[in-house]
Amino acid sequence: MKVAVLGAAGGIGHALSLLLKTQLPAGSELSLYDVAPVVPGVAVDLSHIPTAVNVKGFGADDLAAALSGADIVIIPAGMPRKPGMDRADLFAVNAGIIKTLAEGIVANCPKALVGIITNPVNGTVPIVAEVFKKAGTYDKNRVFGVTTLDVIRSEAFIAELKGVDVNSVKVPVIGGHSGTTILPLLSQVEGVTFSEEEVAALTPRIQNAGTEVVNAKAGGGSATLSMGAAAARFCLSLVKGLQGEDVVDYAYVDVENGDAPYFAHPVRLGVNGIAEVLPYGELSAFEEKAKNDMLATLNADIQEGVDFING
Ligand SMILES: NC(=O)c1ccc[n+]([C@@H]2O[C@H](COP(=O)([O-])OP(=O)(O)OC[C@H]3O[C@@H](n4cnc5c(N)ncnc54)[C@H](O)[C@@H]3O)[C@@H](O)[C@H]2O)c1
Ligand SMILES: O=C(O)C[C@H](O)C(=O)O
Repeated sequence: MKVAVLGAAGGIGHALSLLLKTQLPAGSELSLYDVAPVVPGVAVDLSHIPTAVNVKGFGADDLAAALSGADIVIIPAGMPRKPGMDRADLFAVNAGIIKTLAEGIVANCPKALVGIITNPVNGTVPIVAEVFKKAGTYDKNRVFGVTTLDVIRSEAFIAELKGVDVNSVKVPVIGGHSGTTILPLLSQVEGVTFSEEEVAALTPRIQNAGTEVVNAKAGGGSATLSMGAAAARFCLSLVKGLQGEDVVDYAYVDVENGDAPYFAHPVRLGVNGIAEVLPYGELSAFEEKAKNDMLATLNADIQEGVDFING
């Protein structure tokens, strides 16, 4: 199993690479790519951890070698937010980075499963899909926007609020990955109930959790450690699927006849990526309204990504 991390020298890249070095199956290859010259050092540093995962670092000119033969590519490359910015403000810089990396995937590992972390996820996922479509390599079952951070935040916040074991909390989160497009389905959380006031307070807390971190870091970037943990969890779900295990996880994916062309759903993973996009179930009246209210924003974010390649 070869896993490539593009943007491996950044805040998320460091945390994610550490977790993958210690958690990928024995015999895996971990390929770290970044334009920052420190990346070979990150690989050397990790290589001193005694696990049966072989790690190599690749600098700016070595994208082809970093990607060649990769089964999974996880992309946290690109600029993070500062206080006062929306994720959409990152599009101007990050769209070009994502396009270049997607072209590298087309040329070197067109069958890889690709997990996109780079913001704005609502628009960067369509960019990758459009690059793949143009090249004739697109398979909608192999492209994922990583929304796991919304899921793990929901788990953490609910366990704290309700005083329950965090390992017992499972929270569906659908939609996209910015502001009101993030929709936790609190009505479907088993084992706990929420008052209307709790739903009205917890939903925006989850939607604005990224901003909570950005403001707390006061100009030093956005979530890196929790995102590293989220990305590792999602990557390991992809690994399990490739190994033939039946695993269901949440991701922002290309859905036919869905609420929007891309929408976070539960997906059953398998040896070819998505085996099945699963329905997200029944929504409460509050969730139904929140879903309908978000769609104009989400569709505009998606169109911006599509137009970046085709416009
Ligand atoms: N999906 C999510 O839930 C989520 C969560 C947190 C952050 N993010 C996003 O992830 C991205 C990275 O965040 P970070 O905190 O790690 O930022 P960072 O600045 O710490 O790291 C980004 C890394 O990307 C590298 N990079 C830039 N251009 C590159 C290219 N063309 N090829 C390879 N690497 C390149 C940089 O050199 C840097 O090492 C941001 O866009 C951020 O908004 C998404
Ligand atoms: O909020 C951000 O800009 C980063 C990330 O999308 C997050 O949710 O933490």
